Amino acid sequence: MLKKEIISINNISKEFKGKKALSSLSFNIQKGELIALIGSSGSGKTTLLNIFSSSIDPTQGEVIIDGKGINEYKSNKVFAKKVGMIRQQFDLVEELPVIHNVLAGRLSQWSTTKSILSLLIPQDKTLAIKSLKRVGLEDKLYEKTSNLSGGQKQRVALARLLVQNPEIVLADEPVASLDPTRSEDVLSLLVSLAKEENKTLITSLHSVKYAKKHFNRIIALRNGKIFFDLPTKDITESRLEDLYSLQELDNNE
Ligand SMILES: Nc1ncnc2c1ncn2[C@@H]1O[C@H](COP(=O)(O)OP(=O)(O)OP(=O)(O)O)[C@@H](O)[C@H]1O
Repeated sequence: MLKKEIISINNISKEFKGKKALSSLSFNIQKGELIALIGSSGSGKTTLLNIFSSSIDPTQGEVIIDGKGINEYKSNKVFAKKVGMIRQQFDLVEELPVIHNVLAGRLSQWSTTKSILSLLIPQDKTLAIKSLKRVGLEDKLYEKTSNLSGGQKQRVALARLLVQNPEIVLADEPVASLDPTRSEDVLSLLVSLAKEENKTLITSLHSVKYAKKHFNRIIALRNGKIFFDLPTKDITESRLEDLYSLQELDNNE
């Protein structure tokens, strides 16, 4: 299959109040790659994902998404079709029924009238049902979101992403608050949904075990720099030990 560069970053740095969170990162991501971002707490994973999702701007450097500078995407509608993000705290509206949260994935595509109308009468109900079926929650369409378990809420967030249908899926610690069985479940689902539609998936993870099991490329960050960027098969235990032990040394300096 012909390779297509979907994300390209060149010399990206990010500072918060003069403190560097990311330092001169450069790499390319091909369409359809499944990438895990690992590294200790504070190493810069969320900051990098936030730059890809255009929630924050880098202090320096260039971000190219599908051949176009990230700031050249003038319309939210077009950008939402390129990039979608699942966050640590599922950012669902707990008080609303599941269907409304799922259809929120469509909001950037709708007119204001349709969005407001959707709060009263869900628009595109068939689409919501189809997405909920794919995550195994079709029986929860009208359930109040707050009544769901953590794993089910994460599946609702996945269904919302399916409705948005972006080419690039970013997930920030998507299984942070789930038990091991639910984590496996949600990660397998996320990866298989991405594979089915040849989407590019970039996920930050604390668990190296999950990163190795589900992803074919692992980018490790340490103190805002790339510590390694390797195919999963080339990652050795000693490299991983170095990643986390050196971090401790850095923190103690
Ligand atoms: N809005 C902000 N204002 C100031 N500093 C910030 C901000 N966001 C992140 N930082 C700092 O940038 C660095 C990288 O943080 P980031 O959240 O990207 O790390 P992380 O690898 O995602 O950590 P975790 O695994 O704990 O989520 C940290 O030192 C953090 O304190």
